[in-house]
Amino acid sequence: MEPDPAAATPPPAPSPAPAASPPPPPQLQDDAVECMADLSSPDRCTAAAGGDLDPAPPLPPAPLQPTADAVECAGPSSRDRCAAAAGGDLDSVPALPPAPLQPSVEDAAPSGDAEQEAVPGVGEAPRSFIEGLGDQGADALILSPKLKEIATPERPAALRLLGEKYNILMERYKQQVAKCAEECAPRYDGLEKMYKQQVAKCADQCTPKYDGLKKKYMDECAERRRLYNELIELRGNIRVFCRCRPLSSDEVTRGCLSIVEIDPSKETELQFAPNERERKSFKFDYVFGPQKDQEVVFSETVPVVRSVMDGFNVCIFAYGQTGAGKTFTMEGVPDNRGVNYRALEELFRMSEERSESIAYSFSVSILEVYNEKIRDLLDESDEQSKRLDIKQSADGTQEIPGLVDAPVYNIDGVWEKLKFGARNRSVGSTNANELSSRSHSLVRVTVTSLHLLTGQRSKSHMWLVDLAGSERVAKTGVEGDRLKESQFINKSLSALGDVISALASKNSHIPFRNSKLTHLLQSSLGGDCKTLMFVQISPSSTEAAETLCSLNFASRVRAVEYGPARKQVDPIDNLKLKQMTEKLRHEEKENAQLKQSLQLMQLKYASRENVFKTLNEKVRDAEQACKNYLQRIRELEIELGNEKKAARDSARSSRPPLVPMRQRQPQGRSNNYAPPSGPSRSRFSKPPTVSNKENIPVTVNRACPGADTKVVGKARRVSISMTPVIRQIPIQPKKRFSIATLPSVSEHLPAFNGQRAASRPSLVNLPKQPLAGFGLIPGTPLATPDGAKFRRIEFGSSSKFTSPPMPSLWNKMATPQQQLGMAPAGGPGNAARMCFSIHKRVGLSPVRAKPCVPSGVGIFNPSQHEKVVGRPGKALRVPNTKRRQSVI
Ligand SMILES: Nc1ncnc2c1ncn2[C@@H]1O[C@H](COP(=O)(O)OP(=O)(O)OP(=O)(O)O)[C@@H](O)[C@H]1O
Repeated sequence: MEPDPAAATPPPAPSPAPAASPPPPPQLQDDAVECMADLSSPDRCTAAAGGDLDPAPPLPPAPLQPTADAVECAGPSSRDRCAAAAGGDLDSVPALPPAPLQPSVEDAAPSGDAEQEAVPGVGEAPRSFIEGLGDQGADALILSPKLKEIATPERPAALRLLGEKYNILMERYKQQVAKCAEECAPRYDGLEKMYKQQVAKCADQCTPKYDGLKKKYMDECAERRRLYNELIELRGNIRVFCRCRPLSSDEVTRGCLSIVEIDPSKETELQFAPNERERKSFKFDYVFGPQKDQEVVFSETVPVVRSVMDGFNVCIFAYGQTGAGKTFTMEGVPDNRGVNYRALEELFRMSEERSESIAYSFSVSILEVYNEKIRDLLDESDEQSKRLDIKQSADGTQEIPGLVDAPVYNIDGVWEKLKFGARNRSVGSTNANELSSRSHSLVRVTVTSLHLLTGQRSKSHMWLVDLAGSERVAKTGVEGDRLKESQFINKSLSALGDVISALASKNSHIPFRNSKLTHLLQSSLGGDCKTLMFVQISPSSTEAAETLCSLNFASRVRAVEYGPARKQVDPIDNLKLKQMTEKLRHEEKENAQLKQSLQLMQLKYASRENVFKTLNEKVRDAEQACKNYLQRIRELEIELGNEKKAARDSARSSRPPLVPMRQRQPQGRSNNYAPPSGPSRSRFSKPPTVSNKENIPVTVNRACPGADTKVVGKARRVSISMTPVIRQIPIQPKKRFSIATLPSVSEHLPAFNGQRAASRPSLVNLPKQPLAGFGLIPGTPLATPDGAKFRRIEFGSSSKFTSPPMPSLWNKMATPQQQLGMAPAGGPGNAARMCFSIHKRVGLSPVRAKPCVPSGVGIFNPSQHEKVVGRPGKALRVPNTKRRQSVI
């Protein structure tokens, strides 16, 4: 390239070579303003003032700046440099290459590397800088419109001049900046300090407020959640979580779009939006978007899992179309385990935590319902054909006799069992899922607990169910065995739907037994359990119809209310409780009966007491009457004695003198004539015996009270002619008396005789009614040990007629008062007197009964006496006719 001569010398005035002459200052000034605008940018100011615009230091007076073009050429932007400078770090401002020595025009002409090297004064730095621009370097240099205006030959000189100017300006600028920094630094430091203080103060004031508000918010959220859970528990709802899996790579390849919208700020809502017209909102207890991992899912599940440790039955099941992620949620993958493993891990953790107060033990069963048959997945024997069936246990839960229930002691043991079960599970490949579950898989964890302080036991189950996916046969393209499996799967899922519908509409009949699956889950769905359902959905637009079906079904499930869950107690405790309840009920019944009989007894007692009172009164009356009666008897005795004496005296005075002995007839010639009357005197003191037939005693009556027993005389030897021996017996003047006729007696015994006593007063005719009612009282003694009183009674009759004394009976038998546990009224002698009065009546009976006794019969034969007179205590009524004979 030819060097431009014009550039070497200052351009002549007419020539349009402004480049040859130094660029006019005003032009430079404009550019400088441009640069100032750059320097006064808010970034710079903010940096300088530490974020506070107000106290930003005033800008230094605008230095002469290089033109924008020049800056452009210079490399690093003014912004960077200014910012660095304003930050006080002047050293970091990239220095422009030192001003090149004014080259000659020839030298300045750029003509390749060789040419550049030939240009003296162009230092290494500018050269390398320009080289650094690469292919753009030349363009960068010519981009500036100002340079374009300068003629090419003059350009190097102009550039040199520009460089010089730039360097001068830069130097000045640096000085200005240094000066500014020097001036502003203390102010800046003060401001910075002030700012920091303000920030600290503000933080001091606001942090506690903020922390308080944050805590309050968190508490509110927790409380809301707790209340909600409580409400759910009270209503007995099945909790429903919705989980949406991400689009699979295959779906992305096929260009499927997501039709599910989940707002991260709304945890319980999702939008089903295949298009704007069909947009529908669904609410669940929690919605997990595709980005939510297994840990987040389990953190929301854990409260339900923990319930099993408190004795509640728990059921967690995953529902959804095939390939929607049910197995992923429940089982997970080895490096990202699902709910099953995490739940058991949590149980062991809690068991460890509570080990001081509660002893837990765990066992696991794994089974599957395949083609409506139950298969034990933990059965290590080859008996896969072993028929398992569901039986209802005594406590109403569903049991599967013969199912392996393997005890587990740690999480590793559980993992082994889960892996073993998963291996045995029936899976197959379909169009929808390469590893599609062809059966419903159920893991049953049995938790048995014993409270070490209270001794309370509980046994609860946790069911973890991974249902087979509902599928459209046509879409999945299955046939043969797969088709059969699909039909069974769909049938059981449809039965599950029926159960949910019946529960939701509170039907009286819930068709649990329509499928093995619903039968197994009866107690989990029927309300005796805390139930959580994961509805798994696919976001793919190609699965829109199935997704909508699943979402509608889950909404129906969420509406089911079946009342709060109950805590489970151990069956043994249950049995004990039942027995105790039964015993209690029985005892209560007995108690009621006893109360009733006690009331009856009390009534009886009260009535008896009344009777007893009345009797006491009667006894008192009778006693009084007896006293009077005895008094009267005594008087009569005296009277009788007197009369007897008088009679004896009179008889003695009227007796004829005895015939001399010789005038008496010899004995052998006795005839029927009676011997002359002699002194009448009883020659026999003893009554003859019955066996002495020839000498039957003629016993005169001793009926009358006070009369002595008299044997008038022994029959003499009778002649063969049986002529009666007529003997004149000196008859005592007839002194028939009867105390009964005494008016005073009848007066004193109104209660005994009543009217009869008045009409026919006689001692013989003693009252027919039981004396003061004693005959009614069982055990009344008939004789009294009170000898004195007893003898006195005998006075009126012969001592031989008295009733045989019964001291033993007397002693043994209690008085009515004693029987009733009461002291006899009127003192202890009262009972004796009462019995005495009875005896008196009975003692008198033989007197009345005497005529009935066949003559010659020993009156004191007790049995005979009893036969004739009756048993002691029974008054014998003597007929009047006989009674008359008794009196001589
Ligand atoms: N949340 C998720 N994140 C990542 N991948 C997932 C998720 N959910 C499911 N998948 C993947 O989707 C595929 C199908 O999942 P999965 O086998 O769990 O479906 P499924 O509902 O059990 O199907 P089926 O009813 O046929 O057994 C799997 O490859 C699984 O890894």
